[in-house]
Amino acid sequence: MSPGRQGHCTFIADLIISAKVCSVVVLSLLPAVLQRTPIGASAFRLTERVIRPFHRSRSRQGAGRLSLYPDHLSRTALELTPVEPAVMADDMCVTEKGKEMVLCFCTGNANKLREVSFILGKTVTLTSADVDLPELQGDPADISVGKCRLAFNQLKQPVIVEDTSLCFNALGGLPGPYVKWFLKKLGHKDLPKLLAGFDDKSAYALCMFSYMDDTLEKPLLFEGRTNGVIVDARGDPNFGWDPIFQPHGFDQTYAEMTKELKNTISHRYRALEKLKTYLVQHKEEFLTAHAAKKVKSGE
Ligand SMILES: O=c1nc[nH]c2c1ncn2[C@H]1C[C@H](O)[C@@H](COP(=O)(O)OP(=O)(O)OP(=O)(O)O)O1
Ligand SMILES: [Mg+2]
Repeated sequence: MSPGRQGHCTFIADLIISAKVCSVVVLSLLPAVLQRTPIGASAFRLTERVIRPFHRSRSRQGAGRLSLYPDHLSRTALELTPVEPAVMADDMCVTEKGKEMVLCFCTGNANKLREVSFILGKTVTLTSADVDLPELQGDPADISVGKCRLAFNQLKQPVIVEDTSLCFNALGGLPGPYVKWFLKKLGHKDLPKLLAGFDDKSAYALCMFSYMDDTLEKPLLFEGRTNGVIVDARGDPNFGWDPIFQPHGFDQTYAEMTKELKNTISHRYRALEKLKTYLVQHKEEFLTAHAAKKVKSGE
């Protein structure tokens, strides 16, 4: 190749590399810039599919950080399902400043977070933290309490965690708390095949919430259970095993129900109703303990 042509090629190669570097920089900055503009939130969602890889690495770096509601949801939800911020914004708790019960829900699951916020409504001001907790093994109650201790030790503020099980009666309660791994390996469509050799298709969804704050010696447990049957997958496949669980008394699976209906009959709803009752009954205690702590720490 003549030296003149070689020079041209080098120049074109440099141009391509510069263009690539520029586009990486622009795409990395795009979310931050978009979120600060008036149409930021909606523009950001529109572009989230394009910038997903950049975001993923950012949200990993952010694991364990605390964040106030819709912002956290819009970040973690990228990994899971599209976000419905309008619902969340309506549901956010606005109470008299300094008198709200602030509770942090530790979870890595944006679907759970969305449901919990919906169900708790204005009972508390909900924050969330995607703390990287281990998937403990054992009895559902022990798993939930263990998770809660770990979360509280890290965050040192009132926390809730939950662990969800899907239990097949014909299998003595399995997969139970291990349903996450079964889902990962089989997918929700093949889960009903575990019951192929059994007439009994009955099952129950179990939710174990644990609550801990620094006035307690150990986490408190709130259990919710919804009975049903395992069916072939039907409905929106966005949330775990929802398409294969049909609660007793309904001809729809969880995945075919509106979120309003699921959130008034679900295992999660039943557990949270108990937690709500506890929180309402202990509100004054909670606020007093919290205020005393603030005075002590000079906040
Ligand atoms: O209402 C539900 N409807 C359908 N599927 C559900 C539901 N609730 C949890 N699930 C799935 C998520 C996970 O595959 C497994 C429970 O495992 P589980 O450890 O509790 O959840 P996770 O690890 O996703 O979130 P977290 O960070 O709160 O532990 O069942
Ligand atoms: Mg988990």
